[in-house]
Amino acid sequence: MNVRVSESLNEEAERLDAADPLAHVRKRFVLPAGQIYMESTCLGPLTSSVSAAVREAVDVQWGRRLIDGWWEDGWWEAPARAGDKIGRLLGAAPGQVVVSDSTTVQLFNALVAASRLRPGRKVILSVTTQFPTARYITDSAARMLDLTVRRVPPAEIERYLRADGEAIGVLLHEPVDFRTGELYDLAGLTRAAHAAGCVTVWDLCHAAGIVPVDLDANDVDMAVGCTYKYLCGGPGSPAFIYVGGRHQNVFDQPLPGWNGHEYPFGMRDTYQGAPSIARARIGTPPIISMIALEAALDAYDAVDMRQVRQRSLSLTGFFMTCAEELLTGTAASVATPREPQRRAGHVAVCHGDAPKIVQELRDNGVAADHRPPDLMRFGLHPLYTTHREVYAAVCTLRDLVV
Ligand SMILES: Cc1ncc(COP(=O)(O)O)c(C=O)c1O
Ligand SMILES: Nc1c(O)cccc1C(=O)C[C@H](N)C(=O)O
Repeated sequence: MNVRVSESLNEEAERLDAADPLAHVRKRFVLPAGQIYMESTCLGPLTSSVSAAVREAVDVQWGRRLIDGWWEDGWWEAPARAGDKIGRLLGAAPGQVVVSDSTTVQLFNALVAASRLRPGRKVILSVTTQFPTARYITDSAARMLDLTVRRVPPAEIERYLRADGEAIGVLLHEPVDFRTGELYDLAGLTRAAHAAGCVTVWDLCHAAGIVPVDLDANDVDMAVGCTYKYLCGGPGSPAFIYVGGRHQNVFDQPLPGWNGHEYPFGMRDTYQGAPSIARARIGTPPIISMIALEAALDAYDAVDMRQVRQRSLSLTGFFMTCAEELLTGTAASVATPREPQRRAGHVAVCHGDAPKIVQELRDNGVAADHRPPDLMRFGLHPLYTTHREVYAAVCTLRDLVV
């Protein structure tokens, strides 16, 4: 390795970390000793407030108060409380996000409910890059509703909306490509979909807590996302759903569960959805996970999404600078777009031996992941990843790919 290049990148990393206004937030995380953790694309790390909150939920709330926990400990309202905390990060005013079930289930709900808002329109428009669970749900929902799915490359969406907009009821899309980390124009695509009279459903799994999506300002109709990646809610933590206020009274819930009933304890024979975001609730929520999530979200206290985005861009940009200096001439190349407006929270690196290299990275203290056939993903979490870690990770990668 060219020693001068390496020294100046190291100095640059130190300078960027020293000037970082979010540096104090790192101590809110419990990070693995001796490992650079870059797998928030799959599972964010533990945050320091979670253990005590979960112990209290188990030993005191459940252990001593049992059923009274639903009221005395606020369990019943936990999905809405966590939803509002997440809503702040998504640019959603209170009362439009609720935490419930898994992303897969909520994708189904949102997609079916959105399709029901456009009876007569026979097409669901989505992208060829859809995450598998979204793909399976889309196909099944289309079969149930007698609709057709049209999948186009992300760059073709606007053209299809213009050409065939009257047939399209719903645009289902992910603002971040789960493989490459490419960021799409949620605002512009939502506008284009609305111009064609379509309803938008966004899967925010790789955007929540990392990219400002400004759901209210962008007039998004519905959105869903997981909470275990950048939001650090823990393994299997429940998902969230956003239903824009204007749709809540007409949201025709395809999984009408008693938790979403206007009078859940009325035990009525027929479903009458709550006239609020509560209608998006289904059955009894996993309270211990919900409490862990609520505590985890404290990591974002007093943190503004613009700062998060600025730091995220600094980290991904610095990764690319390091890659340009250190990986040029190797068989590894960056697959994530270079332009800031086209990248989100992770950087993907392409290499024919990606699975083997990811294992070797792990053996050398860098946790990244692999997505078939040939991508390595490095999730850079703006609340704890440092530029020095980025530099060290790219140096380790370079030693493995030459
Ligand atoms: C874009 C996207 N949608 C959905 C999911 C997952 O859905 P679930 O939380 O139901 O496993 C993931 C990741 O697992 C994802 O990346
Ligand atoms: N949800 C996951 C899990 O339960 C185990 C391992 C990974 C995941 C993931 O979230 C994968 C992720 N959505 C992806 O982008 O590949």
